[in-house]
Amino acid sequence: MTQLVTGDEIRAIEAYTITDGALSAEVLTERAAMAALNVLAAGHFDLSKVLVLAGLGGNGADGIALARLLHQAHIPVTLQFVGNLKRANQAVLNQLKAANAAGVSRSEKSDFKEPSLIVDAIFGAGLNKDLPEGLQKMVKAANHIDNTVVALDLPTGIDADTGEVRGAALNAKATIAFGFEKAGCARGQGKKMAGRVMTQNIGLITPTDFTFSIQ
Ligand SMILES: NC(=O)C1=CN([C@@H]2O[C@H](COP(=O)(O)OP(=O)(O)OC[C@H]3O[C@@H](n4cnc5c(N)ncnc54)[C@H](O)[C@@H]3O)[C@@H](O)[C@H]2O)[C@@H](O)CC1
Ligand SMILES: [K+]
Repeated sequence: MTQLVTGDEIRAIEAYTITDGALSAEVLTERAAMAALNVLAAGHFDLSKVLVLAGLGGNGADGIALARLLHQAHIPVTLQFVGNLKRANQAVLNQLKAANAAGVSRSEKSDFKEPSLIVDAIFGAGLNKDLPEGLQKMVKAANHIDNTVVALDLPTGIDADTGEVRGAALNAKATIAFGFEKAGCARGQGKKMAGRVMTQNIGLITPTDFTFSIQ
């Protein structure tokens, strides 16, 4: 049976992996991006024009790393930030440096009809309030367009614990979950918005005495 985790549980497992396991957050991000690349490149998605929408936290960092790996695999990809980069965390800035060095294309604004595939890396397990109003509008507009969205970890706008929609949520065809499927992708509206959930091993280390709240 699929082991579901809450937001707090995945953060505890990540923290254990980084502190006790001595794996860095960068290693986990790279593994998450490599896992996502493998899923996308397996032949089920049209990769003729990929748009990666990246936020300013850990989920965005995964998306930027994925954009770099897609670019290096000669898959046409454009990276677009959602939110002001001045508020980006250090992981995002580091990934942006790598993406720039690799020559990844950027766009400020996109016609969501154009890409063959949209990767949602705006918010993941860290979402803790309703999406800002401007983003809610963007998400609702994107949902009106018949385009394939693949979410990283969790569709943007879905609460990781409850599956509740926080203002608006992107409707994904598939969700690539890192380490464990988040409970919100199996509950309430999250179950519908996540589409097919594909959970990928990224090398997280779970403490042997860890108790999952969902059995
Ligand atoms: N930390 C790690 O070791 C790993 C993190 N991973 C990725 O990191 C994600 C979690 O990253 P974060 O915890 O940075 O969270 P997110 O990237 O989901 O969100 C970023 C930050 O935005 C803020 N925020 C939350 N809700 C908001 C809202 N409605 N409006 C505006 N700001 C809001 C919070 O401060 C949050 O931390 C996972 O879903 C996964 O994709 C994976 O790469 C695996 C390893
Ligand atoms: K996401």
